[in-house]
Amino acid sequence: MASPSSLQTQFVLSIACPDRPGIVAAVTTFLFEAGGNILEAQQFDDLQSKRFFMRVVFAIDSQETGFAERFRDDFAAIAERFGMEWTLRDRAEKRRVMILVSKFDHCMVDLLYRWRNGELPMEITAIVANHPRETYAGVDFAGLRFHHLPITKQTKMEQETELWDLVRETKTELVVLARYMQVLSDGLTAKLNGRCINIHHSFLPGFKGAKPYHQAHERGVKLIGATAHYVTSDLDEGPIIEQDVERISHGDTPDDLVRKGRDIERRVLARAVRYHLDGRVILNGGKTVVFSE
Ligand SMILES: Nc1nc2c(c(=O)[nH]1)N[C@@H](CN(C=O)c1ccc(C(=O)N[C@@H](CCC(=O)O)C(=O)O)cc1)CN2
Repeated sequence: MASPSSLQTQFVLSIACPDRPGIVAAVTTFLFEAGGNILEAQQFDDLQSKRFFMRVVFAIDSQETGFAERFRDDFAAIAERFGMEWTLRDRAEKRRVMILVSKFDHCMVDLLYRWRNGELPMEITAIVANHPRETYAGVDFAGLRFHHLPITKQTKMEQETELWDLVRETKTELVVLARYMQVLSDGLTAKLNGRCINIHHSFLPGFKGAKPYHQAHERGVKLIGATAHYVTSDLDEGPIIEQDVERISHGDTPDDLVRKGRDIERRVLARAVRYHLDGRVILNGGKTVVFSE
């Protein structure tokens, strides 16, 4: 991602709308007339869903104060004309991200590392765990808020109420389930629609649910994988954002698969979070459009 000069402000415009001729022309003409300089433009025309998707990165002179407000007011007419769902984001504005974790912390630790080195430009609002802080002995939380929200079948709804209150209080925009092993209620998934990412430790749609590596070992697979997806009320069925696989052999034990799987999970979740943070992922029904880096 090219770092903008101090004289420029970069914006990401993401669009989804019914497909018809003239969309690109209307958007690029509007941007030109608004003083925008297009740096990246990608589009996808889904002939099956008959929907059109576009991601445009453009720069404007930073001296232009109030540009985003004017843009939103003026672009609304074009959006209405084409039936667009759209977002405009200042690329330098970091999204506010909450990380949830259970017993296994490898993905959470990896996200913290990539946050520290700037690879994931985000504001971490809190780390929330359903296990006590001692579970993560030795993890440097860098002063980040840490909330232990224990959960049992009997206290699930109370715990989710606390979690949701925290999401609202911290103005969290994205919730990441970094091997958080609790099924979110339909109510909470609805509130977090399109802004809650889970890492499932299998190459979905294979081996949904619990213990996928043990399921894979029993099946005798030659590849294992991980899948990052948006969370919906249908367990492990949400729109897939990123996947990857590793070859395994007949001699690998379930523990070998768990060990080899950790590396896949880390890189798949990190890629998915990075794509989401940069507005590269657009929902397309039960699927996603992911514009490449
Ligand atoms: N509403 C959704 N919630 C969650 C999803 C999802 O897609 N929709 N993904 C899961 C992650 N997951 C596998 O990746 C998963 C997590 C937990 C369970 C499960 O059976 N949990 C038990 C409790 C287990 C425990 O306490 O150790 C439960 O919630 O009753 C299955 C799959 C995250 N949530």
